[in-house]
Amino acid sequence: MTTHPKPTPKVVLQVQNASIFYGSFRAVRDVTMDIYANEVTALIGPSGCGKSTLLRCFNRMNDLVPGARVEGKITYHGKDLYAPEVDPVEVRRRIGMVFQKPNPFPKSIYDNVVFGARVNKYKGDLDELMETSLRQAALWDEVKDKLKESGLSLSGGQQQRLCIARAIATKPDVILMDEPCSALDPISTLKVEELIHELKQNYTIVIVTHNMQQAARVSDRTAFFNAEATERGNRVGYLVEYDSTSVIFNSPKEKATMDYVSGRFG
Ligand SMILES: Nc1ncnc2c1ncn2[C@@H]1O[C@H](COP(=O)(O)OP(=O)(O)OP(=O)(O)O)[C@@H](O)[C@H]1O
Repeated sequence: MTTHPKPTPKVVLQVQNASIFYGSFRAVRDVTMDIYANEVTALIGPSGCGKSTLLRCFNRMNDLVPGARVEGKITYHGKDLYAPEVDPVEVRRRIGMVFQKPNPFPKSIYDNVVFGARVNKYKGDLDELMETSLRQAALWDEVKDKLKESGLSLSGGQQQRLCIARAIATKPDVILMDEPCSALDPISTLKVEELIHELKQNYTIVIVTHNMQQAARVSDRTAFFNAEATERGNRVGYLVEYDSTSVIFNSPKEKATMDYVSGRFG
């Protein structure tokens, strides 16, 4: 019998020895990890260990925080994400982001979805882009008859899917999600989780979550971060263990990982 080993997935983002600072404060130290194409990668760990900080570095969102900087290297499809010639606006188009609290603009559902396309002077058919994005975000059926209504008139769960549609409409290849379900009820959460599962066919997804069951349900790989006190009395985040989600949850190598995923701390 011949066996067909699974092909190694393509690396989209590569983090090499990255430390992330806010001014002189080192928030995260020495992270090395690869993010693979068409997978969901979950970042988990106790509050303050730097999950959001690292996530925001993946699309240079942290550039917007005065004093924030990255040491080490983060590459995107093999290119240095922080090279001087790289345009952070283009980076954020390719690597979209969905935030903790749904943040639709006070505009119609239609205008929310095509917002980025309009800014970028998109030459294609806006109606088509809008419909495809809403369909991919599993929202089309619920909103197709009220596209002119405000995005703010939707439920929290629908608003979050609208924000996902808005991210998709800029045609990214990576979508970063920072606790996308933390403001949602369980049913809306389930819908967004199902959506994440669908989306990984076309996109690479990195999600920060506090919800361990969610990480176990939606992700292919999980990175567990922790924070430790430094001599200066600060706490610095670091990557404890990164592996397939089943290993992290069932047979992690590190005791701290086991303690965390089994709810013994954090
Ligand atoms: N804009 C900022 N300016 C200065 N320090 C910051 C900023 N954002 C985060 N930090 C600090 O960086 C460290 C990591 O914070 P971060 O929010 O990335 O952690 P986290 O693991 O995502 O936490 P949580 O789970 O609570 O969201 C913390 O010490 C935090 O105070």
